[in-house]
Amino acid sequence: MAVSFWNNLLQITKNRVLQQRGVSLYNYTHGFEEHVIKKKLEQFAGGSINLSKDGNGIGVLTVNNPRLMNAFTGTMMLELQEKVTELENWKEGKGLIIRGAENTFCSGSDLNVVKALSSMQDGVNTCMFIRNTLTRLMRLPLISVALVQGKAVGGGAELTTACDFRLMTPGSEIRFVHKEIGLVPGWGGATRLVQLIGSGNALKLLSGALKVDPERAVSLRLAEEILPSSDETGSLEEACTWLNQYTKGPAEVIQAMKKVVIAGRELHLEAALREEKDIFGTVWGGPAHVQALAQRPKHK
Ligand SMILES: CCCC(=O)SCCNC(=O)CCNC(=O)[C@H](O)C(C)(C)COP(=O)(O)OP(=O)(O)OC[C@H]1O[C@@H](n2cnc3c(N)ncnc32)[C@H](O)[C@@H]1OP(=O)(O)O
Repeated sequence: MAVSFWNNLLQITKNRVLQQRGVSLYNYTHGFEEHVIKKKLEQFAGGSINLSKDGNGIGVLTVNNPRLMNAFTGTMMLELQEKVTELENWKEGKGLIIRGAENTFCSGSDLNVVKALSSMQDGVNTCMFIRNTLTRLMRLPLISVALVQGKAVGGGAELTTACDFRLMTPGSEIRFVHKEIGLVPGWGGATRLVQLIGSGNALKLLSGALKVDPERAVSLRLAEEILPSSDETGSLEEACTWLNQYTKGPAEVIQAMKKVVIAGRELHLEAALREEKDIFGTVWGGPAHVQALAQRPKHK
């Protein structure tokens, strides 16, 4: 009895560590055959996910389908997975801003895709696919910010919660509209929302399908700040400036910092402490550490 308890605990911890290292949350043992749902998603084309990376290690990921308020078509869901893989391998990366094209964030799934994939199996598999991708996005070793301009609705609201921080422009809103269409969040957004603002507040936002304006988002600690600008260029510049406060320094140190925070957030204490030790070992004696020691820094 006791042995099987410890074996189970060990297995759970191992699974968590594997998940944290980029292995998918779902696989065929959960009835999830990724290639099958990918083939179906390929049939719903339109829009794109664009990624630009600057020389300072900041990436900007743009959800681009303005005709449908940046709703995700099937091919956009596939492209998001590709971009997340690219970001996982970006050695120089430090920060990421996610935004929508033409000054509005994202209206979730393209409702045409939702209708076409209406069987329970297809609906659940699509959600597993995008939830895997958003879990990997959340675990990127980059400090991520959702720049919420205009509307973040349904899956778009869920996408904001996969980032470390949310910055909102004046007049923008986050709204989990799922109840209005007879659903609950399926992209992992409910789980992340509970972690962000607590179960009581999450239940109110979800069951009331409430519009969350920037002031309310800040008071709920769902958003960090309300940016001064509501125009596309100004707000992007302001989001970059905000992010730059946290991304100064070498990429390997920023990435390690994000990794220790992910471990603290996701693992049980013992496993998190072990993970922190391993990550510490990757920066101890590294170039940034050696150089800093040589300069005998004082932190006044
Ligand atoms: C598990 C989660 C899965 C999901 O995400 S389910 C999808 C949840 N999202 C929705 O239900 C959003 C539905 N759309 C809306 O409520 C409104 O369009 C929205 C986003 C508040 C914007 O309102 P407005 O600013 O007044 O703009 P609008 O309604 O005139 O929209 C412009 C055109 O975009 C279209 N659109 C917006 N969101 C869409 C979507 N998700 N799928 C498909 N088409 C969508 C909208 O129908 C309209 O097109 P059209 O001009 O009528 O041809």
